Amino acid sequence: MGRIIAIANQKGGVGKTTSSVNLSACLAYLGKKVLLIDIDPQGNATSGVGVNKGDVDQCIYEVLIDDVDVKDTIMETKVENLHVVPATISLAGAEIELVSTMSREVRLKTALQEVKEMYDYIIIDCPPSLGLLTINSLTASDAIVIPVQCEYYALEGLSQLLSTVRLVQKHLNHDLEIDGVLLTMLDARTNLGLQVIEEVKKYFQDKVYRTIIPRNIRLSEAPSHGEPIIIYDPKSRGAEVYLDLAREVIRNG
Ligand SMILES: Nc1ncnc2c1ncn2[C@@H]1O[C@H](COP(=O)(O)OP(=O)(O)OP(=O)(O)O)[C@@H](O)[C@H]1O
Ligand SMILES: [Mg+2]
Repeated sequence: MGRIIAIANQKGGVGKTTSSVNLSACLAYLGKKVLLIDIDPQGNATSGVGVNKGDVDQCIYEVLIDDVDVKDTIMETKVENLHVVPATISLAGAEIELVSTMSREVRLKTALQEVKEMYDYIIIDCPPSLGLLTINSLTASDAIVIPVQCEYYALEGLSQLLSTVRLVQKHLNHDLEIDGVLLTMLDARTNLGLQVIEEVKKYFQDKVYRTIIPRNIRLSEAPSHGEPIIIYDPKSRGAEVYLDLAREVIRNG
């Protein structure tokens, strides 16, 4: 049975997509069968694994709104063992259209029942909001990974995210666990980054991944080539740390 993991934080630019793409690719590199689901209208995870949005016929929008079978939207990527359900800008309308839809919070969960057996991991790249797309993702997931940028204001908004997680656990998905907080974009030369690590560890304790993602220029270059880091520059520090994270995620179950 595949483990479904949502990568979520309503704060923008904290490393959700970078982590979704590279964790997925590294899990696949380690021999796991992985499905990456892009549920952000920006479609950055889609292009990040080399899918040209112009080639997308049906995306996650049709799955959520038109009841299209998710199997009919799955595309191959440059990485062996890694498939993607893409997102295009059409998804921007879904947040509003879902409001008046029957079972609006459980549409993704229902859709994924069909493919859960086919993969070891299903990773969902969430948009920077706590709207129905993120609620659908949390409702469908076994676990949430929360990327937190090692910067000032890092913890801002986390209490709102955690209360959303608690509401989903109470009303929609009793099984949802916080798998971990992932510290991202650390600049180890600054005291600030180290202070944020301390603070996050004090608050989340053993829920913080041991792997900390440093700032790495190769990680920021890779998306413009449509390649996960493990293909773009497998010897880079970025590739090393996301492989470490993938191993940690596998160990966590
Ligand atoms: N470890 C890193 N080192 C250097 N650059 C990074 C790193 N992680 C992410 N970035 C860059 O930071 C920017 C934001 O990252 P990313 O797109 O992953 O965040 P996000 O949380 O998905 O953003 P959004 O909320 O808009 O979806 C991107 O330009 C990305 O390339
Ligand atoms: Mg993103």
